[in-house]
Amino acid sequence: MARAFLVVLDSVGIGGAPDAEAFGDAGSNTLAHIADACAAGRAETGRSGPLRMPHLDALGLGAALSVASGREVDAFGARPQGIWGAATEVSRGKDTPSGHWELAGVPVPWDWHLFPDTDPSFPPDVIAALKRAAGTDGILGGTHASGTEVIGRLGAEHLRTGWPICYTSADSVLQIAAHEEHFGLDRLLQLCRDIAPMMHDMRVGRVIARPFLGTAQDGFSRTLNRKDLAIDPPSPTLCDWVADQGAQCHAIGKIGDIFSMRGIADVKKGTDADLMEHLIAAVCDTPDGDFVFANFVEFDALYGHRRDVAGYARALEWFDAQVPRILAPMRQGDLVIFTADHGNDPTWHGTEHTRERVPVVGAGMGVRELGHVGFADVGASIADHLGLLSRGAGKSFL
Ligand SMILES: O=P(O)(O)O[C@H]1O[C@H](CO)[C@@H](O)[C@H]1O
Ligand SMILES: [Mn+2]
Ligand SMILES: [Mn+2]
Repeated sequence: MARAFLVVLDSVGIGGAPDAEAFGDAGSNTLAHIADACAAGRAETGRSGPLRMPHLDALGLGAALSVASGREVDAFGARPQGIWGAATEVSRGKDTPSGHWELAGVPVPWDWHLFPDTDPSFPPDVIAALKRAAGTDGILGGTHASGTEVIGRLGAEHLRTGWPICYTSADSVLQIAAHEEHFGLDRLLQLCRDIAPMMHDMRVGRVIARPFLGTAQDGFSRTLNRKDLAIDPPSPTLCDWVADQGAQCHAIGKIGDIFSMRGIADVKKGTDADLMEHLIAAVCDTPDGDFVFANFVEFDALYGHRRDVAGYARALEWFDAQVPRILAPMRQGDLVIFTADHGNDPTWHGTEHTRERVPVVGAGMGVRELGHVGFADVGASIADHLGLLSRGAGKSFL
């Protein structure tokens, strides 16, 4: 019987989105611009020279890049031995839930609520609700911000006042940063749970707890205890279709949060290095008929938003070097697809995601060019492969 593995390299876009201009992102291309920077010797921290991703390239990554954006990159160019294509998103958000839900067969039918880039970004009733839920006389921040910058700037004041640091971005999010020990991790998580229903009613996609540790003297850093409280997907997704037919969807990384656990049997968490071990173990152990859905977030969170080109290149090269370990234990009848949820070009202005096409490369379907597909076609194809009745908005490319 068949098994399926869907592996999202968070933010590894390949340019070419037809609506990129509407997002201010015309010309952005995460993978190509990283490869360009590497080739030009501008990504030499902790690595050196041209971008090396021979294993994903052998499946068809370079060919997918050329389908998406017409870009040829010297570092790539293997003759593909898997399936390869470029997926275009129709949801009107370049955020993580939109990308993942659409990959799982469900494009987002609504416009997300975005907080304006003003000071304050939040309206008075939201600020009042935050103060009430936190039990504080005020909040800190209250504007668009980068999460690492804002704790550096306001961390000391947070320790002095005890007020939570609340901020947002070009995504539909309310993020709350607080010191794990001074404010308390449980208290932060409860604050996020308390404010989430109001945000979800407003069509704010996620409330994100951003706990951190450290001191004003030595600096502050975020911990792994981030928690995303996402609005429910608009309708049943691939994860539910799997569960409805008596099989199981196993989540690795942020997938459980992104889908509010709907249709998900179990979740494995940790750093991307931990997640890689979980994924390889899943390839070895997952029963026939089941679906494994993994998200590797560090490309996005540690390097894309931080505009760290060398760091992003290191992460790509590390991931690529693990690919043979993922593929080796695959069985006859397995399908594995590597893809992404949006772009986050580290050479682009600002610190936000970029609207891009994403790669669809994989193994288990012979050698085939898919050309241009939709995000939802990925979900439909996995459903087809697993013999599920529901296929969602997409069309199977099997
Ligand atoms: O700057 P940080 O806190 O990492 O925020 C980033 O992470 C959020 C959720 O993925 C995005 O909305 C983006 O702004
Ligand atoms: Mn993402
Ligand atoms: Mn992000």
